[in-house]
Amino acid sequence: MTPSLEARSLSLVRDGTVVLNDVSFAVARGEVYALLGGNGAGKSTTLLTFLGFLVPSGGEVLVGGQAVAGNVEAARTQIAYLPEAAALYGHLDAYENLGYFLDLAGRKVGRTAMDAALDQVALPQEARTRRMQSYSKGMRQKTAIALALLRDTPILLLDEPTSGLDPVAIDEFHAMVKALASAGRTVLMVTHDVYGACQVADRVGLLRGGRLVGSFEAGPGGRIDTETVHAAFAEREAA
Ligand SMILES: Nc1ncnc2c1ncn2[C@@H]1O[C@H](COP(=O)(O)OP(=O)(O)OP(=O)(O)O)[C@@H](O)[C@H]1O
Repeated sequence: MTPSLEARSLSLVRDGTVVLNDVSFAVARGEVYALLGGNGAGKSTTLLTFLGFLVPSGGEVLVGGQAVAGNVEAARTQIAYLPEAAALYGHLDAYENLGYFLDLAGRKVGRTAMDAALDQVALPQEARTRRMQSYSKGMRQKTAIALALLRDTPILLLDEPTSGLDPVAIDEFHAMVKALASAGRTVLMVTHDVYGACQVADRVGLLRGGRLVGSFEAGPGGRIDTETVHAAFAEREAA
């Protein structure tokens, strides 16, 4: 079957520096793939390439089997992207933010659907009509996740989605990601959290210095072995 997302020998230069070097991986429909790596490994760059914001200097990226180059809009309509720092308006409340950004995406969504998404991310009811400048980082993140859900796209790209969330919210978030994948959505998340990646992903790719240096999947126990991945990740620090 055609992968939902695919990088083929992807290389990318930013400001004269090679930040991605011959990276290849594919994510099937309904799969959760975590791209794991340390600071500066090239994780966010990879996501931006799938969105067509950065153009490969070698190789290509494909969304739904179509090369992103030359067809950026077609790729973007299939993707909801959750950036690391959610860009929402502080002077608007959660409903107003959702309404505004969904409107921009050409979607009309009523209050009931918004409440269902905000319930799903467990944003407290009392907060929903408060201006977002009074929100904690975790509450802003939850609202941004609700927005990504309401976009109702087949593919989700998540950049460090659990940073700023407390441990209970992280567990809830991982459960939600798994449920979305079971329902057929494809999830590519980037993270430097070894434990979180192993908990939520079907497969983990290890990115180091712009190269994909390892790939891990669940063993007979049904889980990716955190110790193995951690050891591979830590090698980088020693290298
Ligand atoms: N706007 C930019 N212009 C030029 N180089 C950049 C830019 N943003 C990032 N880079 C460089 O590209 C490389 C990869 O950065 P990227 O943000 O993709 O890494 P990352 O794995 O997401 O890291 P982090 O975990 O710190 O967010 C780094 O060397 C970084 O310095």
